[in-house]
Amino acid sequence: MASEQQLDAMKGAKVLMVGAGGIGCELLKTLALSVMSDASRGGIRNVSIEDDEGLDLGSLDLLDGGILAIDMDTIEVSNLNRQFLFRQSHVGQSKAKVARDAVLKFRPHINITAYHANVKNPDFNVDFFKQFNVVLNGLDNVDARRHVNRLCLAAGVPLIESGTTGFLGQVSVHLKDKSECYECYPKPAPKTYPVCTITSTPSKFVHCIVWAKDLLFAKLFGDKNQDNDLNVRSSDGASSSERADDVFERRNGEDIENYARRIYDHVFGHNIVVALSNEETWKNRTRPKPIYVKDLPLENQQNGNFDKSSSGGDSASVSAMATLGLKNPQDVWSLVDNSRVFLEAFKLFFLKRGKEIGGLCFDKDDQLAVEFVTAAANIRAASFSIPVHSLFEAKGIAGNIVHAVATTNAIVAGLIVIEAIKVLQHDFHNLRMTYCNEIPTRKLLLMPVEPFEPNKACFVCSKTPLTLEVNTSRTKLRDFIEKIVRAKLGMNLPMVMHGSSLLYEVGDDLDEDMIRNYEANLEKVLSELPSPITGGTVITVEDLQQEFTCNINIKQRVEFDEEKEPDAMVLIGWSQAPSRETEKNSPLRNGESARATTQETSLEAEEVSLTDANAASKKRKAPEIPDDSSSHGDVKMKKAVIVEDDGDDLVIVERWNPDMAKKKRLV
Ligand SMILES: Nc1ncnc2c1ncn2[C@@H]1O[C@H](COP(=O)(O)OP(=O)(O)OP(=O)(O)O)[C@@H](O)[C@H]1O
Ligand SMILES: [Zn+2]
Repeated sequence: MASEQQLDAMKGAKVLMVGAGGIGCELLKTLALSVMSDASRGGIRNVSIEDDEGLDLGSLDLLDGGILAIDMDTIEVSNLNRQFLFRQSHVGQSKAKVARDAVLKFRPHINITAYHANVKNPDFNVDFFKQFNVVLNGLDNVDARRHVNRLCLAAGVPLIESGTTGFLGQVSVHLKDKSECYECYPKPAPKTYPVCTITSTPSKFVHCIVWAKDLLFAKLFGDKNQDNDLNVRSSDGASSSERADDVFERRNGEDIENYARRIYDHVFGHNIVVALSNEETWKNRTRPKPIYVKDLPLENQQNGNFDKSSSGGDSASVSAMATLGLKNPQDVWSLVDNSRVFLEAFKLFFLKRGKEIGGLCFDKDDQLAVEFVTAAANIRAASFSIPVHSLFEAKGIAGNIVHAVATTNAIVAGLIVIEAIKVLQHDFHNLRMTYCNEIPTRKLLLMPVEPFEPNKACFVCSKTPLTLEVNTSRTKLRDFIEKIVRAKLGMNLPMVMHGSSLLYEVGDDLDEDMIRNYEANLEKVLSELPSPITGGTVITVEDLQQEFTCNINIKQRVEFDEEKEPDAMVLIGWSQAPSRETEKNSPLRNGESARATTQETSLEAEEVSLTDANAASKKRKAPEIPDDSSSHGDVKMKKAVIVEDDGDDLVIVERWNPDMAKKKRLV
């Protein structure tokens, strides 16, 4: 319960809560139970908007204070284990609305308004944000977080940001001009594995997963035109011009069973033999063993029976495990079982899901894909003497899942409320960013840190211009807008200006001529636009909804490294975050289930996630940790915490760094 003083601060407070998922449910409950219950008796407002369309913001009434919750999602079965405001009967209903109704059952006098909507809806503009005293984020993606950050900056409303990953969590406070904004610190390049580790010298299970998912699965079932580093030459290729073609292609009239076995032998047998021929590689490594179908006692095992797998139109229910009678996803299969699953899943893709082949991307919710990738990764792991894993574990690693821990969400929600009270009391000196550790550090599981000052080089809150290296006579305006303005700068409704000349904008109020002109501009290279963009030009991009403007200095550059700079544009001064494409499969959510994983699994999951999503990191000083000479001899060190924000959530790694001891105080 809050003190009298705190209750006073909350009285009449208007709180915006974005996200009613794992953190949001806990947050709404904690807000209601701790402070809003007595302080904010505004009566129940029956305001709840069912969908994105036609938001009726006019009906919003928070005059007496209260909470407005926005969430764009509906409740799924997988949410029920930790989003405790929801029940089975709520599946399919709006999260925001059900969360509101559930809380009103035990605190009927609180004023809660629920919107089932995307916070990026243009109706939630700066004026909308201005009505709140504080904004609390319980989101699961960087795109929405950046958007809310900009609206809070434009509206001058304090933002409390949060994230959890398994046992790890973080709560930070962002006050315009007083502390860093959510986008103040640059994020590191995505962690990727050298191709040769994946294709030739795997040493960890995660390498085998990346190989199975990003190379083998993509090669067999994905877009054939995509580059792929798998060895496509077979031993018999040299002798036949026909076979010198891609060995992964099904041959004319080839029986599916033979095809599956041929691919098995190629990737687990032939390719390993080829790799072994390079003696240098194996001087200091364990030599892998080639594995061929003929060496396995597969014939004695029960063969797949397609009739057993559901064969109706529902491709989601096709399962090699079901066909083979393997029930427990937590079992670690033998090499023989992995091989059977591999061959069975391979065949099922062609026999039951043939139409999808050529267009498939690995999806952690696609059972057959997970089975195939698990089996392939395990067979490869067996070949390289790497411990094999269960389907459950492999799925976590392949899908970059760190299973949510309900307790972490609850702790984080409590911390959000603590900081929110300080914000509402204008107790800015005592604001803290807090990390939840998995393992106590100096007996601390919760590590508070003074917030950083705003980064003067931040292109968002300090309006520092960015620089774009680009070949202005090759790059079209369309590419610039898609790859830079939308994907990297996270603008929703962009406008591009050069001096007084408007080159592009979006909006409902454009006339046909304008639309036609802008469409034509999109297809022009930058240097041939009506107001040419060339080296030395400064352009302004603006998002009208976010009220966010950014100047970009253009620097002409002709050569780009195709592999490292695939966009043929380099944005300097921008803090990296996941692109829209990667975010869809984005890792490390607030959780898939309440089941906790081992640290090893979560770290592996983190690693693999970083191949897909760009990562972010910030160096932090440790806060109130006294110099402890006794436990560290004479060496006085403060502990630095490296936080990696991989897009969806936050992973904390601790390292010792004596340079980070300097204190910075929030003004
Ligand atoms: N742009 C957005 N506008 C409104 N709500 C959003 C937006 N982006 C994300 N959210 C909401 O934020 C919440 C985040 O909660 P959480 O991380 O627990 O995810 P979840 O989807 O409930 O669970 P999981 O993804 O782990 O199965 C979700 O309910 C999601 O709908
Ligand atoms: Zn900033």
